[in-house]
Amino acid sequence: MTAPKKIKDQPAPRISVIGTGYLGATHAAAMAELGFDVVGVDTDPHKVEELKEGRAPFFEPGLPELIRRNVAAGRLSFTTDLAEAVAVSDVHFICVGTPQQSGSFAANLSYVEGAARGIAENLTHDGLIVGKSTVPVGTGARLRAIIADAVPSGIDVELVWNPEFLREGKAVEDTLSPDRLVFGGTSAKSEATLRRIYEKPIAEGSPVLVADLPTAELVKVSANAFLATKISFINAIAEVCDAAGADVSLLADALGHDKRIGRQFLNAGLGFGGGCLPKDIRALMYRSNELGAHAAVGLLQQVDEINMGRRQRVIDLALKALGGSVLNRRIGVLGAAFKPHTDDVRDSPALNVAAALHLRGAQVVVYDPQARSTAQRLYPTLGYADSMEEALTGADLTVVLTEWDEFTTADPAELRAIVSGRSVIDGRNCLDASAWSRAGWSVYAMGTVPEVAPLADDLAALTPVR
Ligand SMILES: NC(=O)C1=CN([C@@H]2O[C@H](COP(=O)(O)OP(=O)(O)OC[C@H]3O[C@@H](n4cnc5c(N)ncnc54)[C@H](O)[C@@H]3O)[C@@H](O)[C@H]2O)C=CC1
Ligand SMILES: O=C(O)[C@H]1O[C@H](OP(=O)(O)OP(=O)(O)OC[C@H]2O[C@@H](n3ccc(=O)[nH]c3=O)[C@H](O)[C@@H]2O)[C@H](O)[C@@H](O)[C@@H]1O
Repeated sequence: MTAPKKIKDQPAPRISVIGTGYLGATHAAAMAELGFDVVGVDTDPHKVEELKEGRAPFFEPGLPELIRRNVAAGRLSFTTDLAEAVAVSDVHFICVGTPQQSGSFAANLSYVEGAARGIAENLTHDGLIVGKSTVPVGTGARLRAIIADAVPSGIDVELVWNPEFLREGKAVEDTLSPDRLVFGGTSAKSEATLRRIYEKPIAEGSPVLVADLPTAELVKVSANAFLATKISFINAIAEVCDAAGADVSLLADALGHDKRIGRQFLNAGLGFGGGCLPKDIRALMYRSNELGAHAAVGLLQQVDEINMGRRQRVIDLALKALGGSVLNRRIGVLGAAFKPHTDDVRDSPALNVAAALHLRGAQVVVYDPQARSTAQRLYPTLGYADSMEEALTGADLTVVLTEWDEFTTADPAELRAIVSGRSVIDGRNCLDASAWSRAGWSVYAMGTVPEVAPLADDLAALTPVR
């Protein structure tokens, strides 16, 4: 009997990455950085052209350098031709989008199904298909059936799931040094292949968890649901802080010192947005309902509702700061991206609030250090500025909605000189409120500056009589 090959002795698999958006472009570049030959495939020819020329089609710190280096080294290429990419690869990562369906909370799985079918149909030799996109539990089993139907006879192919946990803004380091790697539904052979691919991060300490297919799918959406729940929890408490005259930031610091709780994801404010957390909790809600798991449905509904309520809270504060109406008032909005260090405006709370203020008749001028063009594509009717100063000149109200360093370190005394009204809404609790107050600003925050006197009578009514 021959001894099983050690990981090091196995030939390096050639890799294709299907879908080169925020996840796939990063994954392709990172796999090339690990030393593999990688070809990225996308149906969008503009994206492919940019990538071929060594440019990232979106803003992600560290990614352009990684792409340029690996394209120049000849390890990384891009194409729109799926068949060509599949023919020269052994392992095929599915990284296409799974957006929310229009008119439903369910995930749109048509891209994932199309990619799986396309890979299978074009296989010219045995291969491994690895799902990385975020999918509802049960998707892998359906894809296995689609692949079995489409694969040419005599070709051996396996489908496994290896969900991705990267954060935008930190995508490169999260991919090269993941907190954990989850391998779902693997055989001994495919597990060995994945261990070969991730050999370096594993050697550097990233733990591997080998799971069945449904568990691997569910780990991913559960992680996002937990993060979303943590944010909505602190935002619910922020509302209590507002009513009781307490300070949610200090409260979060105190909670965070408890190692069982931790300080991360306890920043109260405008709530979560982006291309993932909102659609993933809704898809999990939908799937849980299909499965009859009603406790999860109820929990996630509350998380979503609390989150969306935060956007309304900022609009209410704007109305309050401007005396009941925003009509014809000039509002300088600082921030459009769903969080700092990205140009992603998918389901951005910041843009959503800016658009709502515009709809109420305000003259809104938005400034974001990176997201101007992505924001302008989505909301062309808003006003846009090229600098913070331009956005705030003559503003009746300043609203900070994304906590870019440029805003948190701005000098409130200098800004005071250019605005018309000295009121600022700190939608992310990211400003030094006392410095801004000292500089003459009225600061409205999200659970840190009491807006109303403590509701002593109402609270007394809720307190059980002993
Ligand atoms: N953006 C992120 O930070 C993370 C995203 N994810 C998950 O990864 C998946 C992709 O997300 P993003 O990269 O953000 O989406 P994206 O929309 O930026 O990228 C998806 C790409 O797939 C391409 N595409 C669609 N169908 C295709 C096909 N048949 N062949 C080739 N290309 C095709 C699209 O043109 C697009 O460029 C989603 O399931 C998401 O939930 C998971 C972890 C992190
Ligand atoms: O599935 C995904 O795509 C990814 O979704 C999130 O990553 P990302 O969307 O890049 O952004 P986060 O850093 O999680 O922030 C999400 C939102 O929550 C908000 N947030 C975050 C933290 C906090 O304390 N408070 C808060 O409101 C942010 O402003 C942002 O709008 C997860 O953190 C990643 O692990 C996951 O891989």
